[in-house]
Amino acid sequence: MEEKAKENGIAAMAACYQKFDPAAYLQYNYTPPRADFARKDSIVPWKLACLHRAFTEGDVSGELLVDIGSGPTLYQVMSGCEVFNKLILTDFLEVNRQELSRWLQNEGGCSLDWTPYLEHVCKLEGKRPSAWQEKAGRLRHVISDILPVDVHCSQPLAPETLPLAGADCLVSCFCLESVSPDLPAFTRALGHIGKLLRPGGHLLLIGALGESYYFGGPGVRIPVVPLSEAQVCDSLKESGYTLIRLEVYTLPQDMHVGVDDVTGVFFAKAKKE
Ligand SMILES: C[S@@+](CC[C@H](N)C(=O)[O-])C[C@H]1O[C@@H](n2cnc3c(N)ncnc32)[C@H](O)[C@@H]1O
Ligand SMILES: O=S(=O)(c1ccc2c(c1)CN[C@@H](CF)C2)N1CCSCC1
Repeated sequence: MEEKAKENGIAAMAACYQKFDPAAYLQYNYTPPRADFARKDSIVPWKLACLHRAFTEGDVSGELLVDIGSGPTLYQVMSGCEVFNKLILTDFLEVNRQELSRWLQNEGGCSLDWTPYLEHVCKLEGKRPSAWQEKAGRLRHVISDILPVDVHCSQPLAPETLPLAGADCLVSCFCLESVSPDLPAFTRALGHIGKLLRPGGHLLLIGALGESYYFGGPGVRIPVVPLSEAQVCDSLKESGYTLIRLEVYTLPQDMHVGVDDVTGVFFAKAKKE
């Protein structure tokens, strides 16, 4: 595809995000029925268990964890904050960085109460649920920065953001496929973020399968690259990763709540070659 067409596709995606509404997004995806901790088949326990296992099974270590495209969410780093001493959250939009900063400052005004997520991760770690406050304190202690990011740039973060060696681990959830105009752009973005990772470092990638759109707010319809498991595996391999594990969750019918057409969620643990 010629350069101009690539630039136009990326610009069109950026324009879609100008009306992204963090509070609505959190409401759509991170409250019941999708975020129902009482349901055995809920996606929340599944995702949090995937992240807990990936961070704690012994091969992931180092100093610095970077979350790419954090949005207004924190669930994705609640296990990792126990393994790493420094955590950088990133997002393309200032409204999302502001939402994360409000939580970090702990002065109220957050759009979602993350306590149930913190309690669940504490249970996964064998702690009593009431240890959630210590976990919140740990998370606030290790988050060192909340920075702008653009996965379509060959250098997604500002220079000098990371140590020369790169990050020890990246996590990225529902970002690349929902910000890319097509599959080649998704694969290029995977390569771009891979340059932030040290050789031998790990990527924990969570994303949507079969999704062609989602609502990022009332009337804010955002196109998504519909991915299959095979495409995820191929893109990881093409962009210099070795796949360690791929897990897939198929959304129960009653979790199709009209905010997207996602059919499943994948969890990939991969290592940069
Ligand atoms: C579907 S949300 C995912 C949020 C969160 N990670 C989660 O798990 O729900 C996609 C995020 O990608 C961000 N984004 C949009 N364009 C981007 C870009 N070019 N590079 C990086 N992130 C981008 C949006 O601001 C939004 O927060
Ligand atoms: O898997 S979710 O249902 C979920 C969470 C986020 C998203 C989707 C699905 C699908 N559309 C994405 C658009 F990018 C965003 N989930 C919501 C509850 S907590 C765990 C994650």
